[in-house]
Parts: sequence; structure tokens; C-alpha cells
Amino acid sequence: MMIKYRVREVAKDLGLTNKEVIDTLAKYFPEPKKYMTALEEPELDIVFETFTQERNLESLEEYFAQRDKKPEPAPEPKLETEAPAKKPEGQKPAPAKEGGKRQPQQAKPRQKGKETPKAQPAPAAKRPQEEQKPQQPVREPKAPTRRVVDTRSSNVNIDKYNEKYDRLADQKVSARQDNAVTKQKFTNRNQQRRGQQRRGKRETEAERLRRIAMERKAKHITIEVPEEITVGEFALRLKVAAPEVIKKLMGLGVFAAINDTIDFDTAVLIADEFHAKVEKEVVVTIEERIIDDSEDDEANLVARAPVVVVMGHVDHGKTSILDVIRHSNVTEGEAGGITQHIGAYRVKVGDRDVTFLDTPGHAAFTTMRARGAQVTDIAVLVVAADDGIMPQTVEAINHAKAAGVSILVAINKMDKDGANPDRVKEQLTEYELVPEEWGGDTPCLPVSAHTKQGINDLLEMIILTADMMELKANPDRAAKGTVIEARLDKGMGPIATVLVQNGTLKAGDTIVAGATVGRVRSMMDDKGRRVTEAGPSVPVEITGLGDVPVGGDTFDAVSDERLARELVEQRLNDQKEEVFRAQTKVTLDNLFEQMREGEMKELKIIVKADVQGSVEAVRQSLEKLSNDEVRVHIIHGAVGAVSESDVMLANASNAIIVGFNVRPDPVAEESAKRDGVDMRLYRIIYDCIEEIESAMKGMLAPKYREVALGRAECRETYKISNVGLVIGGHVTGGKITRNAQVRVVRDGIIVADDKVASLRRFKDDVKEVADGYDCGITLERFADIKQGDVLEAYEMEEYRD
Ligand SMILES: Nc1nc2c(ncn2[C@@H]2O[C@H](COP(=O)(O)OP(=O)(O)OP(=O)(O)O)[C@@H](O)[C@H]2O)c(=O)[nH]1
Repeated sequence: MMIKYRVREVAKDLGLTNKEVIDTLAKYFPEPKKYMTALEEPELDIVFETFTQERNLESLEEYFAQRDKKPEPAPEPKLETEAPAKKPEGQKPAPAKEGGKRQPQQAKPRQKGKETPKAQPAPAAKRPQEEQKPQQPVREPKAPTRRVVDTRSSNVNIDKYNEKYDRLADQKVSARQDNAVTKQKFTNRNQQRRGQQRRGKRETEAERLRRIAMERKAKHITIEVPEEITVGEFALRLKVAAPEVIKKLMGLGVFAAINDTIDFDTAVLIADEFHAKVEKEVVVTIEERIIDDSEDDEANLVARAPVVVVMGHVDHGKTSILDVIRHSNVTEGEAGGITQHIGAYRVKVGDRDVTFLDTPGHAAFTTMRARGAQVTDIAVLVVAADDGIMPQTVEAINHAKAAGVSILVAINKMDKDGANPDRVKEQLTEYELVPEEWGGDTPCLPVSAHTKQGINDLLEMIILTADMMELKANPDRAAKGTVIEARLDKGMGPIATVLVQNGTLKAGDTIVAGATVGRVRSMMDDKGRRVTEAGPSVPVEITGLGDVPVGGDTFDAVSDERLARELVEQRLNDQKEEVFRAQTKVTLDNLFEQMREGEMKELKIIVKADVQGSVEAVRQSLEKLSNDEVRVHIIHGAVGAVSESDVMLANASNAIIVGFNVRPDPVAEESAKRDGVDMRLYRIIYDCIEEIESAMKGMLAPKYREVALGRAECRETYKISNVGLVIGGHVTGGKITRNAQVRVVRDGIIVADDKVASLRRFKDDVKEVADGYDCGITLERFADIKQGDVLEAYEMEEYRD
């Protein structure tokens, strides 16, 4: 149980007044203290530290040592004069409360051999200490006042300064206070007992604090300090008074107030002056505690299968190629299982595995990247040999490039009459994809999903590319990967297809996927078989999550389910904040700031225009804006309306969209708003260039719009000397506010645009007047108001697109 050590008791022990203690505490703690307030340890620390520092004492222990030592040489003479002097302050409360207490004290000596040693310790032990106070220079001024009241000089001096006795009593009290008290035979025994108990405990507490002070002196304390800390907090941790720290800081030439922060290195220097050691406070996040994010040792890494996505223009044959690949590697026995659709599947190429994401098109791919997941290693770009490169092919190229994945080109529909692979290759070079046979590094393979021509070559090229990429993972660690897709099943609850990217996922593992947590209840592979484990590059469908995660969410097998739940809570909160943080995406409005803060080295822009000529013109003009700090990089330029795919690419790549003579489609507009993607639409190239240039120079002009506040009708006008024309108005809608802009409308025509100079209800100035009330209004300039004029109040609001 915590023993209460009250202000008045501390004051008494230290020979201070209650007010002195209370004043010291008031400097550090907002809560005012009273003389009966029981103090907490930090508060006691402050009092003790201030006390020792003011007296140039090394520690409290030194004070107690001095105090305890001094009575010895001449106890008797001192008692005559000084013990009584102590009484009024030190012991008076007890007698006052306990009435006949003096008698028991007188009786003590006689009982010495029996129970009294146990019963008397507290008061006895205190007095020798108190006796010394007047001898200490610091307390000198108080001594005379203490000597004034002497009512018991003959009682106190009998044998209380026998140190041996004191110590013995002290120990026994700590051990058996209760026992001791019950053995007393005083008439007011209960009262006496209470008094004894309290003093006994108080004594113990004082002892404890003395011990702490001793320990601190003997062995240097070690405190933890973060990278930055306020002076106040630092002083608290050091257990010294803040002004002391501030003084030492000044010594170092650092002028800091209590709420200013100091850095770790300064803290170390200051702490040294207080004989304290400093250790860096390491803040460990829940993620760090439960998710193993350590680097893998090269020795633990083994080759893993490549993860491939198939992309390309609509109808160029992505689905057909994926189907052929899926079927071409199905052995007889597996035939039943191939109908499973879990969002990804694995095929065997010789003795090697390749994992295909079963999501043709770049939409899913980009969504994942936008969520921070890098899932794919290789993108197969499907181009129909008869059709050549089309707008979505370009998009796909740019998406793949932005993601930094290896690109293989499958020139499909080679069986068709109009197939012209060379033209496709030629077109590819325009997008910096130079075919290998032309000296570049882009493998281009002629294939046909119909005849299955070249499909095996394509698979082998995938293996070859993967080999060059040296894809590796460590199967012997907690799993981490990405959610490919997820849905809610009525019977089984949330079902998610996940791709393990490192480690091995096991049935029963607790996993956190995005903002959901759960324990893997069942796992099924792409052939519909129940499995208990899934290693790197293996896609599996799992059940057991508490909620449906989102495709692109990363997942981690974690070590502690309770903390995992806490983490998910945190993530949900973060998601809410993310909505606000969307503002911090690059926009023309914050571009300059980001450039200045060095966050922006490259301004990525997606250009959409009505004709190819405009795309090129805008591209070239914008790229010319590159300066020493920022390079303007057009990551995608195409003809047509701004589409959702453009917004996704912009979102994933932190780019802005420039539309020239085009409009966004409604879905794109909605997702741009949701994701905070800056979309700028222009009709004149010059405007576009000027605006981006100004943004790069941090000079984007703010935009304003009018916000209607309310209307009032002029019912009367009064001319008042020194004030001018006062309008007796009646608010007929909304409200009129002081400082509002006002349009004066007469018969539907605006006759003036002015500002409210003063607004009154009766004689009082008011901030606003609501609908249905009368008011007096004066305008800043316009004085030609007529009865029946309508005042339209509005204000101008700054806004961003
Ligand atoms: N002649 C011929 N036709 C093909 C070949 N591959 C696909 N097709 C046809 O092209 C059309 C489109 O094929 P899909 O596989 O659906 O194309 P996709 O790229 O997946 O189309 P979306 O999913 O709509 O983007 C279908 O009618 C296929 O039969 C091929 O190698 N040769």
C-alpha cells in the first residue's frame, strides 16, 4: 500500500513551512496543493531536489546525515533549549488532536524495557533530526520563531536522544507497528495507536526516499531520452528542477525555456552535469513488435517463381492467352480442379513454376500498386499482330514502366491474315521498347491463342527473364504478401485470395491484412485442393479473416493476436486520416512547397488531349519547364477523355493530370476527387503552361468564390450626424454579418457593391443578425440607399480546385 506523505509532513521533515513546499510545487505542477495533500513520488522528487539544490547539498541524504549526526556531541544541553523549540511546529498537531498525549510521552521512559520501544519510535526518531535544524545555516532565520513556544521542555529530553533506542524503535516500527501499538496501556489507546501508525509509516516513507536519494548519488541514474525532448520533461526525467536544467543549458550557450525542446546530444551533455547517463529512447511501434520485417540473410534465400500479369488493349487476346496457358499445363489428373478461380494460378514450365495473376488488364494491377503493393515481377504485353499498338497498349506500357517491372511482348493473333509483327515491333520502338532481335532488350514473341503457336516459347521466355531477375525469398519465416482479391461468402464469411511473397503461410496463423485481422481457418490452392502451407509466390484462398480486405492490401502473419487487433484499430484510424492526407498528394497548389522541402524531384504529369498534335505540343512545352530543382516528366500522354485508368495511374505514381480540350468521364472525376488526384483542365495551351510554371515558382494565384450569406430589405433610412446614413433593415433570409460584403440591388439591378461597416440590434453592436430580425446597418462607402433596396450579403472564400 502506498503510504501517504503529506505536504505538512514533508515540510516538517525538511524544516520548511507548508507554504514553502506548496510554492515550490506550484512552480512545477498545475494542481494547487494544500497542507494536507498527499504527495506523489514525482512531486516529492521536485521538493527534495529543490531543497537540496537551494542548500548546495549533494543529496537529501547529506541533509539527513548532517541532521542526524549533530545532536550527538551534546544532547542534553541542546534539548533544553531546542527540543521545545521544535515542538510547536513539529509535534504540536499531534498533541492538539490527541489531547492527553503528553502524558504518554512522559511515561515512555518507564516502559522502555518492555513495549515502549515499539510504541515510541516515531516521535522519538524525529526529534533528534529536528533538533538540528536550527544549527543549519539555511534554516537559521526560522530558528527564533520555533523557540517561542515551549510547553514541554521537561518531557522531551528524558531519553529520546538515545540514538540506539531510536534505531531500534525505528526498525521495529517498520516491522510491527500494529503490534507495538496494541500493547500500550494508555487510556486513549486508540488515538495513540493511530498517531503512532501514521508517524511510523511516514517515517518509513522518508526512509525510502532517503534511500533513493542515496542510491542516486551512489550510482548514476540512467534516463531515456528521445531524439527531442522539452526542457520540462527532461528535468522531470532527470528528477531535477527545470530551472536547474535551464541554468546548465545557459552554461552551454543554449537559451531554452521550459517548453522548448532540446535535442538528444544536448540532453546528454546536460545529464552528465547531473551525474546521469542518457540512453536513446526507442519508440517501438506495434508493427515492429509483431511483424518481422528483418532483412533476409542471403544464405536463407531460395529461388521463387515469378509472378506475371498479362496486359494489353481490349480484345487483343489477354483472356485467351491466359486460358491457353492455364489449360496447356493441366495434367489429366488435375482436370477437375482447373475450373477453380482464385484470382491467380500457377503453371508448371518444365520443373519450374510460374504464377499468373488472373486479372487481365492493368486496372487491378494499378490498384494494387496504388495501395503500395508491388506484386508482379513481369508484365506480358499482349498486342494483336493485326491491330498493332492501340491507346490501351500505350497505357499498359506506361503502367508497367511506372511500376518498374520487366516487359515481355506477346504479339498475338499470328494466325490471322493481316498479322504484321514487324509493324508492331516498329511501333514498340516509339515507346522505348526495342525488340531484342533489333538490338534492344524487350523480348517480343509471336503467339496465337487460337493455334497455341509460341505459347511455350512465351513461358520459357518468362522463366529466362525470371532467372535474370534472380527472384528469391525465404520460406522459413512468418508469411507476408498481398491480397489479390477478396469477397464475402454467405456461408464462409470473408474469403481472400492472397499471394505469399515471402515466408510461409500456415493454417492457424494469425494474420493482419490491411485493416482486418483473423486466423487462417482454411487454405485452398488454385486447383481447389486444401493445403496447410503456402510458400513464396504461391497464391491461396483463405478463410478466417474478420472482415473483407481490399485487393492490394498487404498481409503479414503476426506473433500476437491481441496486438494485431490493436494494430488494426490503429490502421482504421489512419485510414480516416488518410482522407485528409489525400490533400498532401502533389497538386499544383502544394507543388512549390514540396519542391522547397525537397520532397519533389520530378513532377509527373499525365497529358490527355483531343488530338495527338495537342498531346505532343503540351508534352513538349511542359517538359521544357524542367528546372534545376524539378524535372517535368510526362509519364503518359494520350488522346481522349480523362479516364479512371488515368486517375489510377496518377494516384499510383503521384502524378497530376493535365487535360487539354477534354473532359474527365464521371467515374474518373469521382475517383480523382476521392483519391485527391489533381486534375487540371484547359482550353488554351498557354494557360496550362503558365499555370504550371507559376505553380513551380510558388506563385499560383489563389482562387476565390462568392458564398451567399443572406438578404435584408431596407425599410427606413436615418441620417445621423457623425455616423452618416443608417439603414433600418429587416433580414428576410439567411443572415447579415458584420464585415460582410453587400450588394445593393434596386429593382433587380445592382446599384452598388460595398461592405458592412457596422451592424446593430437596438443599441448594441452585434456580429450577425438572423432571418426575421430588424437591424441597423451602415455601409462603408455607399450612401444613396433608398427604401425598398435589397441588401445581398456575401463573403469571398478562397478555394482550391
Ligand atoms: N484469330 C485469333 N483470334 C484471337 C486470338 N486470341 C484471341 N482472339 C480473339 O480475340 C477476341 C478477344 O479475345 P480476348 O481473349 O477476349 O481478348 P481480351 O484482350 O481478353 O479482351 P478484353 O478482356 O475484352 O480486354 C476473341 O474473340 C478471341 O477469340 C488469336 O490468337 N487468334
